[in-house]
Amino acid sequence: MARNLTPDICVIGAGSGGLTVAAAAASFGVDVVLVEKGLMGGDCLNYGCVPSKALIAAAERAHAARMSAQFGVHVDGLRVDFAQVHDHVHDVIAGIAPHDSVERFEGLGVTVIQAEGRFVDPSTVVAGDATIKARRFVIATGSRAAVPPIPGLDKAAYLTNETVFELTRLPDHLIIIGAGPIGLELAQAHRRLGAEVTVVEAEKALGRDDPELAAIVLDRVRAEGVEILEQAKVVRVEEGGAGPAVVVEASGDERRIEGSHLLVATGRRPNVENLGLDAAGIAFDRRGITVDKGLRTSNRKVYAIGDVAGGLQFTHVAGYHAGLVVRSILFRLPVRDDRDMMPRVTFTSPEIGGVGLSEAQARSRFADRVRVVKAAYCGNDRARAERTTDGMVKLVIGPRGRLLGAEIVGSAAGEVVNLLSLALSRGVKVGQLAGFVSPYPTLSEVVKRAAISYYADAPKNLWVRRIVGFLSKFG
Ligand SMILES: Cc1cc2nc3c(=O)[nH]c(=O)nc-3n(C[C@H](O)[C@H](O)[C@H](O)COP(=O)(O)OP(=O)(O)OC[C@H]3O[C@@H](n4cnc5c(N)ncnc54)[C@H](O)[C@@H]3O)c2cc1C
Ligand SMILES: NC(=O)c1ccc[n+]([C@@H]2O[C@H](COP(=O)([O-])OP(=O)(O)OC[C@H]3O[C@@H](n4cnc5c(N)ncnc54)[C@H](O)[C@@H]3O)[C@@H](O)[C@H]2O)c1
Repeated sequence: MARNLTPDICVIGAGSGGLTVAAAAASFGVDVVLVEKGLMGGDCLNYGCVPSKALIAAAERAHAARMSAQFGVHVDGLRVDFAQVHDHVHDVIAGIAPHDSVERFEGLGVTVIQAEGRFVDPSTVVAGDATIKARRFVIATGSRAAVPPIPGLDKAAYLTNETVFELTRLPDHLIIIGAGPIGLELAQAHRRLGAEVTVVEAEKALGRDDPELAAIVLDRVRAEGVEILEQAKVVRVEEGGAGPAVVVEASGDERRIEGSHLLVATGRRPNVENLGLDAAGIAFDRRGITVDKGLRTSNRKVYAIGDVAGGLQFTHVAGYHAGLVVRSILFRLPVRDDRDMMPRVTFTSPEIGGVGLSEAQARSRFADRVRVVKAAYCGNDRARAERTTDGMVKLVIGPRGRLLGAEIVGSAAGEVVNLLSLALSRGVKVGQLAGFVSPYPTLSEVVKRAAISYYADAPKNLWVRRIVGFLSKFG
């Protein structure tokens, strides 16, 4: 039976962003309709963060077992049962799924419609048998794997993030196109679980990260046996003996690589199709829906958040956006999407991440008023005890000692970024990072060590020496 709904808020997409808007608004007693055409939880739960981190966790166990002899602990007869690894990954998803489920959201008072949503005019969305006229709309439709127009790829049986976690047999030889976060996280995980892995990257692997820090990850991943080809063009994809083969051109040479499986990890495309954006007067381009600083689209009734909004593509960004639009819609507060404050982590081993301005960005804004201080993991006692000494933190310090950004690579870098993210968001100065008490021995001490090095020249400073000398006269 056709339904006419008139909620305060209609959210399209029940992924990280949409679910957060719906739950937060419903908790204030606001009437919310949530429209989802696929699985509740979106990419992060079903095809992204959760399965990838669960796979990485399994791979880490295998790696730790192989490396344990250096601690005097011998693990003989290591065996990976990939079908069980698959089950572990899906068990983790299943454990989280109730939190994102239709039942939970209906329990919160949200009307959930399981159908594709589409605008038919600037203030009406149609989804299944429902016609929804809401006071405000939030588009949170996410993104999907971008598949490049490589000759032969359309005829090959390739995997994307939506299908790779379905494998129940370990690939003999996994070829991955693209060495961004998805490509490298999955390359290392599959290698550690026993697959041969080749990554083909058109430009620079981990090209968005600080090159000095990215090199530490790439050296490790290569040392573990992943072949990474950079500045390499995939000319075509063909049938191979046991699966797809890619023909690659690098440094003027052509090479044919035969694999058992092929994974495409060449970036994301925003889900803007079939949404009726033109009918709603909502501007968009190939990067996503055009939004202002307050995440409003060209139709003032409609907001866009998360991956579809054309900016950083992380679950925490979608959640942050959700918080902003809830404040804007419910409390009419002015909000501003501050992209400079967003942390990022890639969960390779070692992990690599950062927050705020990179050294290059800071120098372009503040020229020579920027100082960069570093500390290496090899100077950290905990890293030595754990034998995880590959790593480094870089603090980017601006005028008057203000922290502008930080980059980190190393064991548990993703955890250490929390401290740096809090420091940056609270306007902490380098003196405060040097002065807080950090429990010993922890990896986070590396941040304090870098901050202290900002003052490395203080003991040589003539005035400091004179003051110390003067004070010593008082007994
Ligand atoms: C392999 C992989 C690993 C990742 N790892 C991390 C990580 O470790 N950390 C991190 O922060 N981020 C990670 N990400 C990124 C993260 O998954 C995304 O940034 C996040 O899911 C974006 O949330 P979203 O709400 O914008 O979109 P999504 O979570 O994709 O949700 C969008 C939802 O909208 C639905 N939808 C689309 N169109 C319509 C329509 N017309 N009508 C109704 N419903 C519709 C979709 O079915 C989907 O459920 C990873 C991504 C991938 C692919
Ligand atoms: N840990 C995390 O937070 C995490 C993990 C995975 C993904 N993500 C999110 O998902 C987004 C997408 O990840 P991604 O790795 O797919 O995208 P990406 O855009 O970061 O990297 C894609 C890589 O593929 C390369 N490439 C593009 N076309 C190519 C071609 N034809 N041949 C060879 N190489 C090609 C690009 O040069 C680039 O290096 C990330 O930007 C990130 O926001 C986050």
